[in-house]
Amino acid sequence: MILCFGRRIQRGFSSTIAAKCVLSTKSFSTRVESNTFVKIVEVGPRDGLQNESKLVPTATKIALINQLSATGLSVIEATAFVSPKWVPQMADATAVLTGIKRNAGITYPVLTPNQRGFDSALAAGATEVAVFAAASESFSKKNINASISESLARFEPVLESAKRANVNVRGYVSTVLGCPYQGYVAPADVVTVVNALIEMGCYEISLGDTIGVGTPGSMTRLLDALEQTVPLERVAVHCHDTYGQALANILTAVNRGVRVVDSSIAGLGGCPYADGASGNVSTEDVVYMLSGMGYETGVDLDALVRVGYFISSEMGRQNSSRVGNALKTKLSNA
Ligand SMILES: CC(C)(COP(=O)([O-])OP(=O)([O-])OC[C@H]1O[C@@H](n2cnc3c(N)ncnc32)[C@H](O)[C@@H]1OP(=O)([O-])[O-])[C@@H](O)C(=O)NCCC(=O)NCCSC(=O)C[C@@](C)(O)CC(=O)[O-]
Repeated sequence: MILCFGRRIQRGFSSTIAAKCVLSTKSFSTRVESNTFVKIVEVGPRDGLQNESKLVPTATKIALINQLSATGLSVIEATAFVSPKWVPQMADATAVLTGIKRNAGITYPVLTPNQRGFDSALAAGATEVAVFAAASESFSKKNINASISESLARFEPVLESAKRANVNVRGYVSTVLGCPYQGYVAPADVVTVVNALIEMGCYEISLGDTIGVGTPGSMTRLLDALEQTVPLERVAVHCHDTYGQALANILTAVNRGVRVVDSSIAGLGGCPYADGASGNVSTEDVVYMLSGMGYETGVDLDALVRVGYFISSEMGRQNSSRVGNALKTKLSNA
């Protein structure tokens, strides 16, 4: 089942009407977008794979994205146009973005750290990109070889080019609940970077708990600080599950009004510049939790679980999704 949403909906939950088309049955219906819809941003093909030391074949990446496109997800982060010297796994960004079958109604954003990345992404047909900053100086330097202010200056021409090309730009802020190098990160430092990215023109800011150290307590303190200046509907949460807190942190954010959640199929992932950081929370677990709470995601959980098993088996690794593991037997007997 594939859901198609109007452009306004992909910019955030505040839009009110979404045209929903169920491609598999060719039926159409109109849904009134409500406060119970949570947009899932699937980051597995990028965040999930970028840290793999063994190169994943381009064909496998393309197959993964094509299968994810058939699960009802409306946003699938496809790849990153970063330096292959820094992240060799993403060296095939152009081949991936030009090789996938793009479905109408699904956005396939890509990471672009600088103008060069943006130009390559545009040439490969990107319609949405993401710039990525950090709330801690040390992580910024390790991840993109720039101080926070240098990185923001680097993003400015990217945002200007994106505006001219009618390309939407998402902003990431890493280390919002802790940094692998400096430890504690003050919420005020996160707020400064979030505001800078919004002012620059990012339509949505994803708050990265890069090393998964956050708890509902620190998430609450961060959102308390943020909502003084930033409407929480402009914010997404991106929680790694290193300490097993990701679902609790997401629940905290959703209860506060956040309606965009990043997650990774089968819990794949980690950051190459954050030693010991485990994968993102798994998409299967997030969809299961939200659906049990009465939220709509538009995602077909069974289809998602099958994709989780596909990629885990392709990569020869244990599926990190609790829900995926629980539903495996049920699905294999069905
Ligand atoms: C930003 C740079 C490029 C600076 O890297 P640098 O070494 O300072 O830059 P440079 O301009 O000197 O370039 C070095 C080489 O890379 C090339 N280059 C330069 N730019 C590009 C490009 N766009 N595409 C392809 N090649 C590029 C450039 O041409 C040059 O090649 P050479 O002349 O030596 O042959 C580098 O640090 C970089 O690529 N970093 C990316 C690191 C990364 O991808 N990290 C993971 C993503 S962020 C993340 O995972 C966190 C997140 C988003 O998930 C949220 C969370 O969990 O917190």
